[in-house]
Amino acid sequence: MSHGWGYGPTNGPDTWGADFPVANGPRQSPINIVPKEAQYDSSLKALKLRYDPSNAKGILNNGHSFQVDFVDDTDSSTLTGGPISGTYRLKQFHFHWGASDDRGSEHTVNGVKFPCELHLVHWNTQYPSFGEAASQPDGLAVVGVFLKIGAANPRIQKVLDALDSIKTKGKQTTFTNFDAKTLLPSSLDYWTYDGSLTTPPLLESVTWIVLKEPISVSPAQMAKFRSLLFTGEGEAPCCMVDNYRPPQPLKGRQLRASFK
Ligand SMILES: COc1ccc(C[C@@]2(O)NC(=S)NC2=O)c(OC)c1
Ligand SMILES: [Zn+2]
Repeated sequence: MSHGWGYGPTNGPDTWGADFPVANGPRQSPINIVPKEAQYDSSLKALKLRYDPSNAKGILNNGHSFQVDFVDDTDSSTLTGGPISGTYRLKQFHFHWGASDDRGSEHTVNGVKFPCELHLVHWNTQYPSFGEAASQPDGLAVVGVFLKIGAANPRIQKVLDALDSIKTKGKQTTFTNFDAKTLLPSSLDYWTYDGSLTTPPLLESVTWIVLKEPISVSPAQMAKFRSLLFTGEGEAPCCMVDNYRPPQPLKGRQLRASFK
């Protein structure tokens, strides 16, 4: 039985191109962000994120990360402004992290890795569904937020407290009344570029919006992320760590900044 993609030595990012040739495409993510090479664009609008906490519905261990899913059948939790046009709906958020604090983020800044990176995933309501949007070049907009080691962050604690209930692959539980806006840093300054999903199917459908300012996470909170398993109940346990794809070639893409 062919094993699926993952982050291990035999199924990790370097092997994904065999089943997903777009892995070597022209707009792959993540990238290394070099601030000095970003072009300030005064025409970039401010991000407008309007989230309704009552849209939060569940939290799931999907075997690659965990995600908090949102009801997305109305325009009650949306992203507008920024580099995008139109209205994008919040679908889910998830994280990527390392086995130790020296790695874990997907995007890097001047080659520096953060211990964790948050992705808030939104889809373009110009299309009938998330699935449809995910296959369009302007279908998705993902806000990336770096987490850096510091004081415990009370705003992620409710998410971390739910992880004991979804330790193994496929486990999910209800997760309601959560305002994803509380996960954002005070500054919404951002870099933006055209990219892709960072796991198979690696679709080149993402407008990336990476915030310059990180949020904090404590070592004890990072240990909670690392308490999850890639594996299902009853399988030999494999810790869910290092679930990040390394930076991909820029291939001539322009990186823009919303700030000087
Ligand atoms: C078919 O649709 C998909 C599939 C995978 C992901 C997850 C991911 O690959 N994408 C980002 S961003 N980070 C990831 O880990 C997805 O998220 C929008 C959408
Ligand atoms: Zn992601």
